[in-house]
Parts: sequence; C-alpha cells; structure tokens
Amino acid sequence: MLYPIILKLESRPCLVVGGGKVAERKVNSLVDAGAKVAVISPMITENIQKWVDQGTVRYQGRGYQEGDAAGYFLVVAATDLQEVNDLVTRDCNQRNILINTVDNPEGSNFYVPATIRRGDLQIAISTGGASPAVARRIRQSLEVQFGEEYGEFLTLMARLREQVLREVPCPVRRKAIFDSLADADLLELIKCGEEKRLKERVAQCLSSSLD
Ligand SMILES: C[C@@]1(CC(=O)O)C2=NC(=C\c3[nH]c(c(CCC(=O)O)c3CC(=O)O)Cc3[nH]c(c(CC(=O)O)c3CCC(=O)O)/C=C3\N/C(=C\2)[C@@H](CCC(=O)O)[C@]3(C)CC(=O)O)/[C@H]1CCC(=O)O
Ligand SMILES: NC(=O)c1ccc[n+]([C@@H]2O[C@H](COP(=O)([O-])OP(=O)(O)OC[C@H]3O[C@@H](n4cnc5c(N)ncnc54)[C@H](O)[C@@H]3O)[C@@H](O)[C@H]2O)c1
Repeated sequence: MLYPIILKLESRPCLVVGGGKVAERKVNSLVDAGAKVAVISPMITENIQKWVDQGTVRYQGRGYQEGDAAGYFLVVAATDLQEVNDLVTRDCNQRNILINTVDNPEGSNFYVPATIRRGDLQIAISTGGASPAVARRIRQSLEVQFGEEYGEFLTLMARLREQVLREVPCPVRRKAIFDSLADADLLELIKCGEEKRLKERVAQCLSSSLD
C-alpha cells in the first residue's frame, strides 16, 4: 500500500530532468510549492523558458549526466528517453532521493496525485498509478463539490482556532466549539456573501459552547 503524505518543499533543491510538456507540469507544481527548482534538458518549453528568464527556475541546457541528481531532495525524471529516465532513477535510488519517473511507475518511489487547492485545503487523488485519466476525472467532479469558498472558510477557521486555543483553556470546551463551528452553515453564508449573518453565526458558536 502507498503511504500518503503532504510534503514541505519550501527552499528544498529539486531537479526536473527533461523540459517537455510533462516536465513543465511537474516544474509548475514544484514552483508553486516553493521549491528551488533546477531543470536539466537540451530543450525546454516556452513556459519553462519564461520561468528561467524570470529567475524562478535554474536551467542547464544539456543532457543528463550520471550523478547529476546528487544533492537534490527530490527529482523528477521526465524525458522521453527511457534509458535516460532509468539512469536518473538509478542515481536517485542509490542515494535515497525521492524520485518520480514519468514513464515508469515501478521505478518511482512516489507518484504525483491529481490535486484540488482551495487555500489551505488540498485534496489529492491517486489511483496508485492504475489510471491517471480516472484520477483526473475524479478531480474534475470533486472540483464542483469543493468550490472556491473553501479557501475563505479555512482562513476563517484557522483564525478562530488560534483565538479559541488562546482563550479557552478547557480542551473539552474547545472541542465543542470546533465541532459547532464545523457543523454550522458558515460555508453557505460565505458562498452567499452574507457577512453580517456569518459574524452572528460565529459569535453564536463561540458563546453557546462557553456556557
Ligand atoms: C495526476 C497527474 C499528476 C501530474 O502529473 O501532475 C498524473 N498524470 C496526469 C496526467 C496524465 N498522465 C498521462 C496522460 C496522458 C493520457 C493517458 O495516457 O492517460 C495525462 C494527461 C491527462 O490525462 O490529461 C499518462 C501517463 N501517466 C503516467 C504514465 C506512465 C505509466 O503509467 O507507465 C502515463 C502514460 C504515458 C504513455 O506511455 O503515454 C504515470 C503517472 N501519472 C501520474 C500522475 C502518476 C499516477 C497518478 C495516480 O496515482 O493516479 C504516475 C504513475 C507518475 C507521475 O507522473 O507522478 C496528472 C493529471 C493531473 C490532473 O489533470 O489533475
Ligand atoms: N507521468 C505522466 O503524467 C505522463 C503523461 C504523459 C506522458 N508521459 C511520459 O512522459 C514522457 C515525456 O513526455 P513529454 O510530452 O514531456 O515529452 P517531450 O518530447 O515533450 O519532452 C521530452 C523532453 O526530454 C528532454 N530530453 C531528451 N533527452 C534528454 C537528456 N538526455 N537529458 C535531459 N533531458 C532530455 C527533451 O529535451 C525534451 O525537453 C513521455 O515519453 C511519456 O512516456 C508521462
């Protein structure tokens, strides 16, 4: 069974080998996660070139050479040449580096899931490599259910959580407050832009559990 985690990549050196369509998708999500991304590839897409020009991505315009992966925290082997991807994978597995090989699920020690992001909420969908096309469809259907309002909702919940942790010493009361906030119709009120009722409802949840 695969082990799901949420990885912190802020400032971690990550390498993408290859500069085509698939590499571009992986570079994009690594940059979004705040990683320090390097690309090694003789050719790169226009978008990767743009990130290089902006200084977001470091680029070496050449083929991968044995040992290049050393020192990276995470590597993606995304060339269209199986022998190159195999070499990168071997280099990483020898060094216990996290490796995602786009043409060889067995050689990878992690897969990239289809992902929905709504502020602090992330929903990751994986079929364990069985069918990326199915993962994509599940993402598309969940995107309808989990709308943009979840971003604001979780920002509010995080702020209220800090406040309650600071102000309510009793863990049983804290739990009651968190449950009542999560059960209330705050999402609906955010979605409809009902700011006044939202404030009232939050105040109700905070005070009812304080009795
Ligand atoms: C989720 C997503 C994340 C991302 O890459 O960002 C992702 N693939 C996506 C798209 C996509 N992938 C493919 C197509 C072309 C259509 C088709 O062939 O279906 C499309 C385009 C499309 O469907 O739109 C083909 C494909 N994919 C893999 C192979 C190799 C193989 O299986 O041997 C081949 C065959 C290559 C060939 O030989 O042609 C392998 C992997 N792809 C994975 C992830 C990992 C397993 C995820 C899971 O556990 O389910 C895994 C194992 C490794 C990895 O890459 O991490 C992203 C959807 C994002 C989204 O839309 O939300
Ligand atoms: N995992 C996935 O989600 C997924 C999806 C579709 C396809 N694929 C697989 O990914 C592979 C790549 O797809 P693509 O559409 O990005 O291909 P592409 O042809 O657009 O890009 C290939 C890239 O590899 C680079 N490259 C070639 N030799 C290299 C070397 N020696 N060192 C470094 N870089 C080198 C090329 O310069 C090019 O930038 C496909 O062959 C397919 O097997 C995977």
